[in-house]
Amino acid sequence: MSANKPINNRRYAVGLMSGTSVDGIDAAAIEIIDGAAGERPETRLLAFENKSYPEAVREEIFSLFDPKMATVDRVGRMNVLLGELYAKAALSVIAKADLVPEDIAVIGSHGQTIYHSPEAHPWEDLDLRYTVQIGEGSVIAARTGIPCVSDFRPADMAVGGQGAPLVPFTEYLLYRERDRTLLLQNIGGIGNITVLPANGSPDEVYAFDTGPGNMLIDGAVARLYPGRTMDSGGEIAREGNVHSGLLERLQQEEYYKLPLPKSTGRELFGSSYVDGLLRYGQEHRLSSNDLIATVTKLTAWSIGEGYRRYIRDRSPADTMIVGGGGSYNPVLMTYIVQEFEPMGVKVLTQEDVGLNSDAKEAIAFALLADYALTGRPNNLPNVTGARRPTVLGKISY
Ligand SMILES: Nc1ncnc2c1ncn2[C@@H]1O[C@H](COP(=O)(O)OP(=O)(O)OP(=O)(O)O)[C@@H](O)[C@H]1O
Ligand SMILES: CC(=O)N[C@H]1[C@@H]2OC[C@@H](O2)[C@@H](O)[C@@H]1O[C@H](C)C(=O)O
Repeated sequence: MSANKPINNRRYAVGLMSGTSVDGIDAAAIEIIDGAAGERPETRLLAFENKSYPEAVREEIFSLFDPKMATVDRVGRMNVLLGELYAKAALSVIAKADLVPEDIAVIGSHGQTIYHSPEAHPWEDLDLRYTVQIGEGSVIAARTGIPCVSDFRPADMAVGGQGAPLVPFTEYLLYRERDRTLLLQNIGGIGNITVLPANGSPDEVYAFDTGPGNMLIDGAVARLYPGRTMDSGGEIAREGNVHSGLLERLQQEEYYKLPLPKSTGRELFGSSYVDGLLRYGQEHRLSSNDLIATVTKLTAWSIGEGYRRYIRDRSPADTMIVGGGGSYNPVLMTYIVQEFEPMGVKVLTQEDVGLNSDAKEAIAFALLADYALTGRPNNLPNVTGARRPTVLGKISY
């Protein structure tokens, strides 16, 4: 096959995602099949792998979330170290798909978010917004010999957007239906929802971060159950009871009431938020299980609240498809069903519709990169608040 060239209207691409829960690197090798003019493209998942970060790397990334710890030398080092790890993950998934690097047209790498500040910071007559994703694209391109598109978010911010969420662009391409309004909820570190109105145009799609996904659950588990990083299978929450006092207090968080567009991250729901939770737990003598049950309930409530507050009247839906690691937590899923069933919304998972929850975002970044490499705009201004469509992503050859 010819090197790094589209082959007719079909080509191979690799997507790399390392999300806000810092559990590792998701790598997907896909085939992209262009649609006829005006028709949607198709993607076919050829291989998928998840590689956990080495523990020392994970710890170092967590320390970089604290701006005081994120000195330029540490950020610079981690930027290239992650580039190396991403390149290995890409080569590994390419081999798993029985392909060679020369077959691949492009790699799309999201990188690791270490800071996200989408609100406007005024300076003189300007509004500054910034976001930092590391994992050097030049290293990925050099190690693999494949053009790499990385650092997608700043281009959206440069035209006034939040720089997030970006996956809705690909959800519009891949999931929209003529006769049915669909809700797509992702539960990663942060939760985010996309609304695809029936037969809607790109301008009618909207999306926002609902609040914490697994971030508070993971954060509280790590502190209360040393050695654990998540509430695997919801086993801890299942043994606990929801504490209504704590739940009501957490529901007062301003973020849930902010107007759209909005996005959030570890800057709000990170370690100092967990400190506050644990303090409340100690003062009110909550058991660890009750605390985890309560943040699990809060997470489900924030998703329900997102629907009630911003979506129900504007685009009533009867189906929500849930993806991301949180969809593997049965207690969280039960709470979500309890939120949505009374509102007439059926809750399914990506697996229920024959797809793969883990691979979804990695596939999205492969497709976003394919657009970037060919100079096609790949943001949705209505979703991010950007002033106009633009091409997101920096290309390293
Ligand atoms: N079997 C499981 N039981 C309970 N929780 C799980 C399970 N598997 C994954 N999770 C949760 O999902 C999280 C990882 O989710 P995912 O990989 O979708 O996040 P991410 O891509 O890092 O985040 P984001 O989408 O916010 O960028 C884990 O940290 C954990 O909390
Ligand atoms: C700044 C950042 O990394 N945001 C992530 C995070 O994780 C989920 C949610 O918050 C979403 O806004 C976004 O990621 C996905 C991939 C997106 O841009 O669609």
